[in-house]
Amino acid sequence: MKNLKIAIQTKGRLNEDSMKLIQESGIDLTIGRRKLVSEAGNFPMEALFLRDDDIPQTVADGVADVGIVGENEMLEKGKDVVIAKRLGFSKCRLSLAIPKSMDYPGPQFFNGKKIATSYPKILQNYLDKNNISAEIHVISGSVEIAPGIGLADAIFDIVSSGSTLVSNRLKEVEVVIYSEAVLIAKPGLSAEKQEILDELIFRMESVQRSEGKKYILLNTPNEKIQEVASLLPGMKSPTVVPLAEEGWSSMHSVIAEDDFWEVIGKLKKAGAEGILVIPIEKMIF
Ligand SMILES: Nc1ncnc2c1ncn2[C@@H]1O[C@H](COP(=O)(O)OP(=O)(O)OP(=O)(O)O)[C@@H](O)[C@H]1O
Ligand SMILES: O=P(O)(O)OC[C@H]1O[C@H](OP(=O)(O)OP(=O)(O)O)[C@H](O)[C@@H]1O
Ligand SMILES: [Mg+2]
Repeated sequence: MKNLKIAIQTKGRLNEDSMKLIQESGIDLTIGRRKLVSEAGNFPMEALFLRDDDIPQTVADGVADVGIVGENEMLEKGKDVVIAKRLGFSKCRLSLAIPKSMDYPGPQFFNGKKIATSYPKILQNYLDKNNISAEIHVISGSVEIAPGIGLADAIFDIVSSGSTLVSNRLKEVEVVIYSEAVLIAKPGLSAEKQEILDELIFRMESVQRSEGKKYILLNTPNEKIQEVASLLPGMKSPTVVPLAEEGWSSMHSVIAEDDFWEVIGKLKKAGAEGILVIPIEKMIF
């Protein structure tokens, strides 16, 4: 069988979560310190480790079949690739920001201004749509420093917590796009490669579905089963197993971690005992 070639960021913000998702999908893949191509031990897949900027082109050219990259990078590069799956990590936004001390009357502020960014295409697109004529100054990193050193009047860059903006005395005034990590693919993969990609997506979805979910087991008097069940929506309905002790049952279900502390008091009040909460690795429907 042919291998599916996947492009992954060598190091940086996407690398760790990309590798974790692949490993939790049961695929034995490691990145060596200098080995930039690596074959999975137990899945027909081969990884190419690259800088994130090069991933859209590598996939569009067919050197890799798929890749994991920020949606921002995919949009900026504008290559012929499709999103096979949104991955939910590396969430951020691309925003326009100006010095904190300046008044902001609206997007027209940017008319005639100089804006520093690493994302000139996305920015130009926004400016055109809003009939703004501004000068774009391309800079490949440390964009937030530009206004402070007199290189530009404003910036267009990645924002997540906003703390880099605050540290550089800037304020976010327009959010242009929201981004997250995406699995991109070359359109028109061979049937054989598409099959491997489908299996990869199936596994990733099983892993992600279980995130933030716990398996809960508890004992309850039989007459309380209905009441306890109403507190545990579960996957379909909770599993109920009779205990050796007459009149008691064990109930099993799935619960969202966020709901857990709220539900636990109600469960105890309803008569549940011996409550066990255990992690779930994968969920397959
Ligand atoms: N602060 C952040 N919070 C969340 N996601 C982020 C943040 N900064 C960047 N990202 C996302 O992670 C991607 C990779 O960011 P990173 O800083 O590793 O890129 P890079 O420095 O261009 O890396 P490379 O060396 O591979 O070119 C970005 O394109 C963006 O999608
Ligand atoms: O809103 P925040 O949470 O502060 O995040 C935004 C910052 O994060 C990224 O930089 P990163 O920390 O990856 O540094 P780098 O660009 O120098 O790699 C991005 O380029 C912004 O500068
Ligand atoms: Mg990069």
